[in-house]
Amino acid sequence: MSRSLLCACSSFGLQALISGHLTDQRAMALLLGREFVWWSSLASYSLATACLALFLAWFFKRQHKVWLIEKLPGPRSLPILGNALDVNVAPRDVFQVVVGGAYMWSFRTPLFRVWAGPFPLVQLFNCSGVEVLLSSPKHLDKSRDYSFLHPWLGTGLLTSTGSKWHSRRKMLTPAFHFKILEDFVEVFNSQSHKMLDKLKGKADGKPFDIFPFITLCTLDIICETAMGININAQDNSDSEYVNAVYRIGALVQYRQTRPWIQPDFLFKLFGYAKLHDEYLRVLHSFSYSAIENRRREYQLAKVKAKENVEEEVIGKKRRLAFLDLLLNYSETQTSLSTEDIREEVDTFMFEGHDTTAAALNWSLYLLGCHPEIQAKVHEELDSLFGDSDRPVTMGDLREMKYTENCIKEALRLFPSVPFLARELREEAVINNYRIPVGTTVMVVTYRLHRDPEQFPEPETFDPDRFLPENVAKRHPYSYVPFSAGPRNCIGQKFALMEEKIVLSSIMRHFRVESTTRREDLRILGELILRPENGNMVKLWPRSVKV
Ligand code: HEM
Repeated sequence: MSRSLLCACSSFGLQALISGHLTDQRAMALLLGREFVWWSSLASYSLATACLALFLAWFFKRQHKVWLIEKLPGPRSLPILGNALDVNVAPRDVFQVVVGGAYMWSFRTPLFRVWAGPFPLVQLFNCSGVEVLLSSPKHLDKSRDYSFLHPWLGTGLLTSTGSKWHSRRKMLTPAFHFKILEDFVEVFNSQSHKMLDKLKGKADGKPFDIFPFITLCTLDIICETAMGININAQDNSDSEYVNAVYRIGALVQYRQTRPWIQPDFLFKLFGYAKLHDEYLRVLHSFSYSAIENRRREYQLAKVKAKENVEEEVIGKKRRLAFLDLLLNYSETQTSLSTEDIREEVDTFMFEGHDTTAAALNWSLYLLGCHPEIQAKVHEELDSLFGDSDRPVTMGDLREMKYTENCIKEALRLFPSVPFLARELREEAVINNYRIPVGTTVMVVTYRLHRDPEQFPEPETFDPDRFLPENVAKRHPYSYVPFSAGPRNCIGQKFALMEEKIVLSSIMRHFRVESTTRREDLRILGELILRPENGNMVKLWPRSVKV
């Protein structure tokens, strides 16, 4: 019944009751109708007032944030679009634009802000500002970019926040203990050996792209160490699983740089979600079956240990994988479900192979550009191994000081993770600027590592920058390829061991020359920093002189 009709009815009800024309019951019904109108109008007004109050509260809060953000130096921006038009370039050029912007502003200011549409984003590239952000236990939440990884990695260690992250980090830290990593040396050696066999067929001085050889090797390594499975990616690069790992990584990166496919419904509408779901099906079913197999082996090993039988599974000594540690936890802590384990295994698969592959490629690239530095690496390796073909030991790793400095210097010039970002849950004061809650703060590692005050002649490849006496002179947050503070890379020791073994294996056998000059290099920087056209090199066996 419309409101005017109800009003008319109820006033007619009152008059009728007074004049006695209607029965009591009918008159009461009309009076109730009037009350209903009164209450419903009151409710509508209250609701409208509450909405207005909420809107005003939101608006003033937002205006306050905008006011704070606008106090930071930065380019002019448009309403709603912000600075979106400034980065409206081909995806392959986004890295150049971001780093170019950081360079331009770094001559005037330690940080600057842009508007990514309606979202404020602060870029940071000086050591003291980076220290404030990364060392604080308050700023641990990842930015929204990481949410595109959720369907694959769930909220594992890399993507989780708050108490979940805390408890996972505490639980997983022992998995990277020196004693456990020591066991992986054998895997690093055997997979490097396999890669050498493949490279021998390429060592004829003709240019080829070494990037895929290295990536498949690091993929084999992470599968074996994380899940205890040898997937033989180096022999079987066409496997469904290997393809899915690559394709989903590429699709996530693609989505990150294209705002129009970021909302789920548009991702679906443009047909990407179907592909994405297919990769997810392959990846998750692989991880779940690895967990089930390993669980069975784990139970078997426990029974054998109880019976005091030598720890033999499938004919060889059982090496522990990260997955075993998680299975062990799941027995003692009911809070760790199979899905939780899957999240962590997938996280290691994602974080643990592309990053190391990129770092190894950049090290090789730079050694291939600098024969004089390469000669020093050869010298160090010859002094340790001579002509022998023996595997690398933990003792050798400690002695490979110059090779390690080359890897560190390569990670300075070409950090595998060129940017990392946090979303502020609390206001922060960085370089005397107040940065409000909700802002994304991005560390531009690529630019930070080129601060001429910390690294004179920053573009020069000089491994001696990592001699202890030189490191001591620098700010501790001037070099953060593995991030820093409580949310740093849990796998950094693992990564450095792996890099030293794979790189030394190559350098013990070959001489390398890079065919792309530094000035001609095109860099792609999305999730991982890589050369756009692969890593083109020429290889020769060391015995052949040219
Ligand atoms: C050269 C190789 C590597 C580089 C340069 C690297 C770099 C990084 C960086 C910069 C972060 C911080 C990311 C952020 O804050 O957004 C990170 C986090 C992480 N890395 Fe690595 N990483 C490497 C290898 C590895 C390996 C081999 C593993 C595992 C076996 C690994 C596992 C992780 C995990 C789980 C996190 C998340 C830690 C947390 O949030 O608590 N990384 N890595």
